[in-house]
Amino acid sequence: MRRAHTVEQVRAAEADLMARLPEGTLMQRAATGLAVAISNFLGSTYGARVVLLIGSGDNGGDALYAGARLARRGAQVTAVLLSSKVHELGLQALKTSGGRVGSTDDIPTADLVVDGIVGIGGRPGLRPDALAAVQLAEQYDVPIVAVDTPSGVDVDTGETPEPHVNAALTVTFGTHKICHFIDPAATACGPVHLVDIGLDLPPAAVESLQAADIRNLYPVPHGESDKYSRGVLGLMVGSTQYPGAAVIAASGALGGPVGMVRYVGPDTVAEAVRAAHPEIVAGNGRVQAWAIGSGLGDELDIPLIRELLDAEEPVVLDADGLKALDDAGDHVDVLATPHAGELARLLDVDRATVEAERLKYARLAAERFDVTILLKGATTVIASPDGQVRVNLNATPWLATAGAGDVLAGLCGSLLAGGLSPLDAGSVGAYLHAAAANLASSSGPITAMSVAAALPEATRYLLRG
Ligand SMILES: NC(=O)C1=CN([C@@H]2O[C@H](COP(=O)(O)OP(=O)(O)OC[C@H]3O[C@@H](n4cnc5c(N)ncnc54)[C@H](O)[C@@H]3O)[C@@H](O)[C@H]2O)[C@@H](O)CC1
Ligand SMILES: Nc1ncnc2c1ncn2[C@@H]1O[C@H](COP(=O)(O)OP(=O)(O)O)[C@@H](O)[C@H]1O
Ligand SMILES: [K+]
Repeated sequence: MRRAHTVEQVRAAEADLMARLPEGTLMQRAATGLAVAISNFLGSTYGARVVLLIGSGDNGGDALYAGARLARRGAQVTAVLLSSKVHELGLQALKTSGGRVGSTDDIPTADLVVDGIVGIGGRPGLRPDALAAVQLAEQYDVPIVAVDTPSGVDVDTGETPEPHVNAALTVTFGTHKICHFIDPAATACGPVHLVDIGLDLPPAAVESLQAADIRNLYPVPHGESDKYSRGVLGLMVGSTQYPGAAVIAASGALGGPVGMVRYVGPDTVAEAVRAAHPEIVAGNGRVQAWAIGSGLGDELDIPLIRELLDAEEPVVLDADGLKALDDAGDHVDVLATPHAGELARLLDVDRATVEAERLKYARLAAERFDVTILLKGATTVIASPDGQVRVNLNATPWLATAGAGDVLAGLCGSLLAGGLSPLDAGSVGAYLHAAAANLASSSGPITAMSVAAALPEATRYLLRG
């Protein structure tokens, strides 16, 4: 599992550890890891032209000490000092190692710029001279490696209200920060490399489950299992207006762990579902969970959906079905799967506002509607009403294709029917949905049906370990 902590949590853990270690040890650990990551990024360090952008704090200190190490390995390292006050010992180390102080004129010909402007002490935005330096690097296509966090982003929320660095790589220390996981800041980080500096940390603010975690959660059948004990999923999706949604959601459900799927809806749609998937039973009956809402269009029976939301069986609520959500009642067994536009409508704000503050609005909706919210997008945020937050980061942009959300709703329903909690069903569903998309795509176009078709293989890969 990858974990992200708040700035306050990181500062407390650092203070604890620093009290037990000789002064400067943590910064040396950070700088060593940073220098190694930069060397790997460069491929060849000897002769490489590296420009360090240095702000007033310890983030600049990390960059200066790492620059000193690179200079000792033959890099031509230049520091651009963006503040009258910089980490003095770090600057001395750089100079002693053969680095020098330069100016932004060095940026256009650099192989790499290191962003040591601000880290966890930074407020959003860049001051004019820092912004000009960053823009120069962008103009000349010089890649930027961010130290700890891309300067200018909001570290604890992942919001980017002001100009910020867009990094080709971020090297962070001790633990991930929230901005590494939550968009739009997560995208500004590029790949994130974590350097262990030995911090002892409390429970995380945000988690990102990895293959081993997903494998442990997946409901695998055993010798005693039968189709009912594996779980039966009821699908109330698709309509005469959108019959395809039912076929696609059914494919997603059958690609999950469920023992049986029942389809409940118009006869003509049921025919289409059974033609595509003869193993599906049409009509009402006992189920362990419901997936409701994808492609219901205008054929939406809100009172019926509310009855199902109030019943005992857990529910995945998607697309048009989300209109049935209200903020009265106990819905802790509900996993709601909006994209940003749908969440915006639920909360009566603009879509752009939700996109800009994804963590805030996912948490707010989970609390207000007492449901687990799975907010779809390039990165997916899953927030439960008790305050837990997970993110899924492994999706490919090729997944932004019509019907992909229907596959996810069916799959998550299947996982709920298999006995997972809404938080786990959302986490496992988002992970496997993205894994299947990666498998189906291998960097080319995909359809929703091809994603669903790749689910069994993605699951096999996962379970084999
Ligand atoms: N605390 C520790 O023990 C460790 C800290 N480390 C590094 O230290 C960093 C934190 O250092 P600091 O607490 O000195 O803080 P920063 O270096 O992140 O920021 C320093 C100062 O920059 C100024 N500032 C804030 N927002 C700004 C903006 N938008 N533009 C320009 N200046 C701005 C503020 O005066 C702030 O105090 C971490 O991100 C990490 O890189 C690492 O060396 C590991 C150990
Ligand atoms: N840029 C992107 N990169 C990766 N995944 C994406 C991106 N945009 C959307 N997705 C994923 O694609 C799916 C789209 O679902 P949704 O918006 O409901 O579409 P539809 O209603 O057409 O099925 C979601 O799982 C979402 O997380
Ligand atoms: K930085």
